[in-house]
Amino acid sequence: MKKVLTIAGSDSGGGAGIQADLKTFSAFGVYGMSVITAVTSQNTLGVSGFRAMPAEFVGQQMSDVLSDIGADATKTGMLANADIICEVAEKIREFKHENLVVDPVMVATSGDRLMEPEAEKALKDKLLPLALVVTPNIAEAEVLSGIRIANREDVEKAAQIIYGWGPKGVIIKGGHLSGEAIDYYYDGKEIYEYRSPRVDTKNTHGTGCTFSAALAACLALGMPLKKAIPIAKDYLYLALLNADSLGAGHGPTNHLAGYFDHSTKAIRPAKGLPAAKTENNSRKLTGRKLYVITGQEFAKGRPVTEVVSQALAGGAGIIQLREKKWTTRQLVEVGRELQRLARENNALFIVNDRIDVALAVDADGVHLGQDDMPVRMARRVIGPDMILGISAETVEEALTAEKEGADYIGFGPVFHTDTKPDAGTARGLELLAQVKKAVSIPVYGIGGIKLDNAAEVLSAGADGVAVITAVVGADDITLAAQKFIHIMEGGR
Ligand SMILES: Cc1ncc(COP(=O)(O)OP(=O)(O)O)c(N)n1
Ligand SMILES: Cc1ncsc1CCOP(=O)(O)O
Ligand SMILES: [Mg+2]
Repeated sequence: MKKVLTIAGSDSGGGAGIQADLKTFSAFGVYGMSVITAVTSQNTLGVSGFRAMPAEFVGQQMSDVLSDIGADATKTGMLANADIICEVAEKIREFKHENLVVDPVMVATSGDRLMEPEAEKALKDKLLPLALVVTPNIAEAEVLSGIRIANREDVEKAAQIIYGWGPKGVIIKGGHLSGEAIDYYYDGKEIYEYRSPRVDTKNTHGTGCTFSAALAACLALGMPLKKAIPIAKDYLYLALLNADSLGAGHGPTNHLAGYFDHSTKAIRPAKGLPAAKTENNSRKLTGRKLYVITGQEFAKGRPVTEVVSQALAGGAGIIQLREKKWTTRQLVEVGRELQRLARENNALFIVNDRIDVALAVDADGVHLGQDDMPVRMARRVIGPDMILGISAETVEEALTAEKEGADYIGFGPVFHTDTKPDAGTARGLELLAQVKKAVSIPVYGIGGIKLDNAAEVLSAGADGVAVITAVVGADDITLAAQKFIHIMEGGR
């Protein structure tokens, strides 16, 4: 078994520090060891105090572990003061340890200081020269480089300055900048960018510890840094995505959400993981009130791509490819084109029924009914990022779909429709209102919705309307879409 050592502080709340590191090591299937530098008393709201270990006792722990068990990689976290930093540096030198990840922990997520300001010099002079890589966040990079960081150029400058302190590599974690979560790796020659979608969560306690622990685990497993960084990011991404809101403040990430699969050498979602949190996907739907579904037989001879272009021009925010009689080849060919058109128009593209087609054309999502693949299974196949829409005719179906991982509900038929002969009888606005009250994901009304009843559907609580014939069958598709949007925005 590969062995990884963390030299860090204990977090009584369990989300950061030694506790985060050991949980992360387990998820990577490496043997974790811990040298404790300090004991903090903290929870999700903040750090109420800490006691540092005597420096020589930190050294004693390191000697005992490294002389007997040894370590394939080591990471440092909270080192508290200059004496401990010097002691740790001396032992790293003594044991000629090379795979060293230095997470320059200075301030906790809560804003509380975890290192004496005087210790910064010891960190730069003694420890950074021994590091294979140092992993500051933006605030820490500002302290270490002495410059303000507001954009990528500043990141580059800061990385070069920090590199000058002696580490073989610098990773500046851009998680605190806006937009995508981009981390920058500088190897002394070039800057490399690593991107992942930003997870909008307050549960970020321990992210720095978790990332550096994952890096150390990858190094122990023999990976070069360029390979290790995206893997550590994937692990952290799943941990953030599946974080439970424990405590009243910044909750911990979920260290059990993903694990390193040694056969494929990639991070996989943990087996039996409850459906990944979907607020992110659901949020992509915000403000998209008009959902247009294709149906070639209703399009008066116009090709589906033309219909969709015109619907997009009229402001449709979501497009669904629903062609029951098409071959797989037709679906993927047109699907690819519709995905391109949707992206160009800042709209979302969803494929009906066919998970394989949705995956093949890199669609934004897939829509499934009660007779299609079960929700939990579908979520496992499509992963956490793809939007999953589920049809529901009852409150119970909607609640189950939400619990199992749906991102929105297509509720209907709200009114009578001839477009889908097996749709059943109209469910009505009253039931729509009940469904909307029961779930917290967006609900789209579908079935028999026209310009003259769309406003009622929204008044009943729907987040938007999904329509086929009222748009696809209109003489002027763009105008019909515009009218729907006007009505739903409160116009007449
Ligand atoms: C947005 C939206 N809502 C409901 C449906 C219907 O899906 P399903 O029940 O699977 O029926 P088919 O459309 O596959 O006949 C939908 N497609 N979109
Ligand atoms: C696909 C679907 N699912 C429930 S009703 C329906 C058909 C909606 O078509 P229209 O908007 O023409 O009534
Ligand atoms: Mg279906």
